[in-house]
Amino acid sequence: MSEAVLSVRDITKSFGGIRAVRGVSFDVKPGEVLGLIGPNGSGKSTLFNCILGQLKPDTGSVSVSGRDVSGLRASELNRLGVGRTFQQLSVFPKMSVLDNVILAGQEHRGTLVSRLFGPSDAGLTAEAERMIAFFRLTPLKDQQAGSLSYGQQKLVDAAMAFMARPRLVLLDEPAGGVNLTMLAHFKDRLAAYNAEHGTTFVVIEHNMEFVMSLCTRIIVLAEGAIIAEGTPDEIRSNQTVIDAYLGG
Ligand SMILES: Nc1ncnc2c1ncn2[C@@H]1O[C@H](COP(=O)(O)OP(=O)(O)OP(=O)(O)O)[C@@H](O)[C@H]1O
Repeated sequence: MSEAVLSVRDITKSFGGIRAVRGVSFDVKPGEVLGLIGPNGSGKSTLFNCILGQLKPDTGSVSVSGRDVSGLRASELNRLGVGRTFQQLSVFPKMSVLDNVILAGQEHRGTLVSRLFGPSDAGLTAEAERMIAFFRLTPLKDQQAGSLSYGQQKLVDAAMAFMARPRLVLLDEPAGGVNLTMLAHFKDRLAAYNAEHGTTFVVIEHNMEFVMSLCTRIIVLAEGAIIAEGTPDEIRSNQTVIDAYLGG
């Protein structure tokens, strides 16, 4: 059996009297696309932030490929191959699409020496152009990122995250605010990236159609705890899940 890429053990997090996450444990296997869903306020973002070191959990631990990463900062996790996209985009609006993607590559991989003395793009232009082509953004590569539609900027944001060649990416509401045509394209590209590179994804998402068609396995949170886990088909017909959404 292959080792889990991500192993979450007994994570608990409270804010004052609010128990946002209550003893959550799960494993994610290499190459899996795991969806994390649940009604508003069920603890998804808090759990993500605990996994990514942005919040310190009250209890529990997180391992990446068998290494305990509890307490590591985002930059340290990045170096271990863990990436993230945010609900709020991280593109620089005044910079071109190409420069944004090159800069992301430098951030992730450029050493101080290569940044100081190397070529201005640290040799990343060709790779950035391939990544931009993968997301079908080549005609827009010289435009200011801020002039693109929100959906296109989300593609740039994903391209930037993938420049780190991560083994695990946590995607925070990739479908949020994206129109239907762009959404189908975005899903197609994420699935293709997963198939080509074997990169593992964990996706928080409110858009059920998106999550059900992209993910191979789904975990459902309600009131901070896992209430169901299974394939999209199993989750769709799970009465506990239906009740949690209707009651939420
Ligand atoms: N910084 C905070 N301070 C106080 N309470 C918080 C904080 N962050 C989250 N909470 C509370 O913790 C609970 C879980 O919130 P969280 O944002 O993790 O849920 P969520 O499932 O991501 O929700 P949504 O789908 O609406 O984004 C909620 O009751 C929320 O109000």
